[in-house]
Amino acid sequence: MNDKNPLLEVRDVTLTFGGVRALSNVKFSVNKGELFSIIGPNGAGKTSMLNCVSGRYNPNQGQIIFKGQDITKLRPNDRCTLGMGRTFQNLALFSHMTVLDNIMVGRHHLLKNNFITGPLYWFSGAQKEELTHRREVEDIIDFLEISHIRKSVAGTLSYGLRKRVELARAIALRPDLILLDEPMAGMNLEEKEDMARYINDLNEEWGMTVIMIEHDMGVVMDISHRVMVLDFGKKIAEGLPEEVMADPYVKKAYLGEEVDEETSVNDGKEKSA
Ligand SMILES: Nc1ncnc2c1ncn2[C@@H]1O[C@H](COP(=O)(O)OP(=O)(O)OP(=O)(O)O)[C@@H](O)[C@H]1O
Repeated sequence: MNDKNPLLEVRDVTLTFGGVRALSNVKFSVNKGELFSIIGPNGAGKTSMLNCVSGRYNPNQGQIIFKGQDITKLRPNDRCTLGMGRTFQNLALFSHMTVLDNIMVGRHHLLKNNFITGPLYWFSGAQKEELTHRREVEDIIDFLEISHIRKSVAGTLSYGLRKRVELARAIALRPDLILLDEPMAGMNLEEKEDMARYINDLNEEWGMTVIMIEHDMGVVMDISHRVMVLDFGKKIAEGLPEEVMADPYVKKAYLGEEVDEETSVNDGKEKSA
């Protein structure tokens, strides 16, 4: 990992909704190959931050740099094309479509052949392209162990399985960076353990850089390389999971404990008021 050449750099991002300051001068960077978690109490600005990175929200101030390119003004679709994928806090699947079709939808950005070249199936390379797509989709189905439900209609599946299919669709694009918004929310213990393993393998074996928002501290501690903590829209800590969890400002944000200035890993510039 190289600190001087991060995959993603968030520079002093501020986001307001009317009078609400959802993010105040938040800055951080994520290196290629990292599994980076964003934590914080409810309403701290975590999803807003992810939405600024994915392009759903436009920050009032600041810049987002991805692969060395300023993407602050790019539309979400263009960020996908550059290699960014995401899942949502609330499920965003096509519930009437099959699992297989949902995953295929995730690959539409990569399709070179379109409605003009498509009819020239044998000549345009569309056949070869389709085979490649099918192979890639099969890899994902195997990896996430959803072969048995490939033909099931997404809306009929359990919540945990739908979350897994949503992850499948997001990784179908083979993004370099994947943004996961509460991937374990609403899951039982076994489903959480499975999901944590998939995310870890995506990072370690597939080489995907991951930014994850997660409330389950056990999972965050287990699989994150680094953690950033937001509170009231401000970054209050960033560092190794164990450092961050021991940070007095973090304990205060979560548990209301008093702060001893000497032992904080915060640089002192971004504490919440
Ligand atoms: N679209 C919006 N319109 C108005 N206010 C918003 C909008 N999105 C977020 N906010 C506000 O911005 C602040 C940060 O919200 P955000 O959803 O980013 O927090 P969060 O840390 O993700 O919370 P949670 O853990 O509950 O999901 C909150 O005060 C929220 O009410």
